[in-house]
Amino acid sequence: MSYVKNVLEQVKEKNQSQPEFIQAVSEVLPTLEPVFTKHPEYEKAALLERLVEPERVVMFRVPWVDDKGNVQVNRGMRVQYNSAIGPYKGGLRLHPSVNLGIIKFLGFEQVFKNSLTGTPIGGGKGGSDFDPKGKSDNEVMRFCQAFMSELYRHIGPDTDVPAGDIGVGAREIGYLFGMYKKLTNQYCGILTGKGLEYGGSLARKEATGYGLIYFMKEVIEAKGKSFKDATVVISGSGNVAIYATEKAQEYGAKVVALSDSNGYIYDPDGIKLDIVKDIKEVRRGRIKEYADTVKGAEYHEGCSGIWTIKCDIALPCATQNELNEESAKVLVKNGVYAVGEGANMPTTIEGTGVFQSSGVLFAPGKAANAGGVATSALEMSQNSLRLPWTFEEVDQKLHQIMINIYKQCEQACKEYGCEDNFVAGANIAGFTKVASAMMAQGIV
Ligand SMILES: NC(=O)C1=CN([C@@H]2O[C@H](COP(=O)(O)OP(=O)(O)OC[C@H]3O[C@@H](n4cnc5c(N)ncnc54)[C@H](OP(=O)(O)O)[C@@H]3O)[C@@H](O)[C@H]2O)C=CC1
Ligand SMILES: O=C(O)CCC(=O)C(=O)O
Repeated sequence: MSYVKNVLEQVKEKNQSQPEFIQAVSEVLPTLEPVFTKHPEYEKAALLERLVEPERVVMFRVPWVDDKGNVQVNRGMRVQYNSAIGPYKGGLRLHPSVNLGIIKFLGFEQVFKNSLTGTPIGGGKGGSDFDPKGKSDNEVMRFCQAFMSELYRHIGPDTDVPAGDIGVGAREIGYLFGMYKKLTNQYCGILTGKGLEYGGSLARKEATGYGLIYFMKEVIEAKGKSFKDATVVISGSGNVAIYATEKAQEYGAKVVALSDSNGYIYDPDGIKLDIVKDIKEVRRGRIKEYADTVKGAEYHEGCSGIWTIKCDIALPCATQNELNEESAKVLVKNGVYAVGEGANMPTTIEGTGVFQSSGVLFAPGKAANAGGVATSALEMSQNSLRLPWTFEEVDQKLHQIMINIYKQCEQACKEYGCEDNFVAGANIAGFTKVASAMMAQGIV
């Protein structure tokens, strides 16, 4: 058995109760075989065994008091995965499904993604099983304060810099920042995604969605295709989905569907994004309300039905494993030619296999959704400089970073003989920089 296969078997054996983590590692390791053939010294240094094990996991209780005066207890965690190329960096997720396996899968992927951005950031991820849905602002504030009252000991502008993810937006980042400042008496770039008035970066809110479209533009234009007049289906209706829709529409695409965890909307005339923003960003409502407002739009219960809509380009931007083998087959049958992952690991391994064997251009999340964390790194730079950049400056840097990520993936594919396999290209390109840094730093 090869070294890589052997390590993968150990990961499966050791982490049996963490299916998402096993899935993420199973998607990466086999694609790295050719790198280990080229670098036998990596095996001697047990590089892979070290790479799959987080440097540190912090798990803690988060007690807070709800509006009725009842004490609630959630579980908080931060996985500090790999700091070979910079301080740990990655979002915080607040969702009832959060568990250690999910945060480990996200942290593991973040290591490769952050390396691809070309900025000096290591990988980490955190979160809690707290559900912000249906909670008052005061309840969310008390939760965030309780969460930070433990997390603050483990983070720092040169140690670990969290940000948002599912369930964590501007409101939550504000409460977390306020508590960090109170506890430490320090005003520093400890979180990204901050409000513009207190150290945030212009274009961070838009960055993941815009970055996805910038990346997909490179992927499809290399094959003579364009967003102009393309029919696009996007799942989710949160931060990533909204700004992917905005940029795709700017490039002339017709986005016909969006979803949330209850169901999806189909608007054959093209989604009116101002209405979605009002529902989701202002009123924190349900996507169903769109169909109550817009004539000709349909609402359907359930999430997976969105993939039965005929489209040229599909962009899963909601959550992990939302696009399975069966849905992939339907998309292929309906003529999809490109799929770009705005979410982290939204496509199952089997679903990815369907796209790859059908010749569909498939862009993995590690590369395609890296624009968010890349712009977080730009926020860190602005915080260190104590100088804000304009929207145009940040957006231009983001666009160039996404082009560079595309080029790195393409180059890795060429070098390792896996042309057009962006999954392998992204994994290899992300891995090589981290591997060199780990080798240079000794056995730590
Ligand atoms: N924000 C960022 O900068 C980045 C985010 N990502 C990834 O993008 C994805 C979306 O994140 P983001 O837009 O920030 O999060 P948001 O919380 O803003 O939006 C999440 C969206 O996905 C839906 N969703 C969440 N969980 C589920 C579920 N279990 N089943 C179906 N739908 C679900 C939500 O619906 P509902 O409101 O009903 O829960 C909502 O529409 C995640 O995978 C995240 O890790 C990746 C890179 C950066
Ligand atoms: O901006 C960040 O640091 C977090 C982004 C993130 O969580 C992700 O890329 O999945």
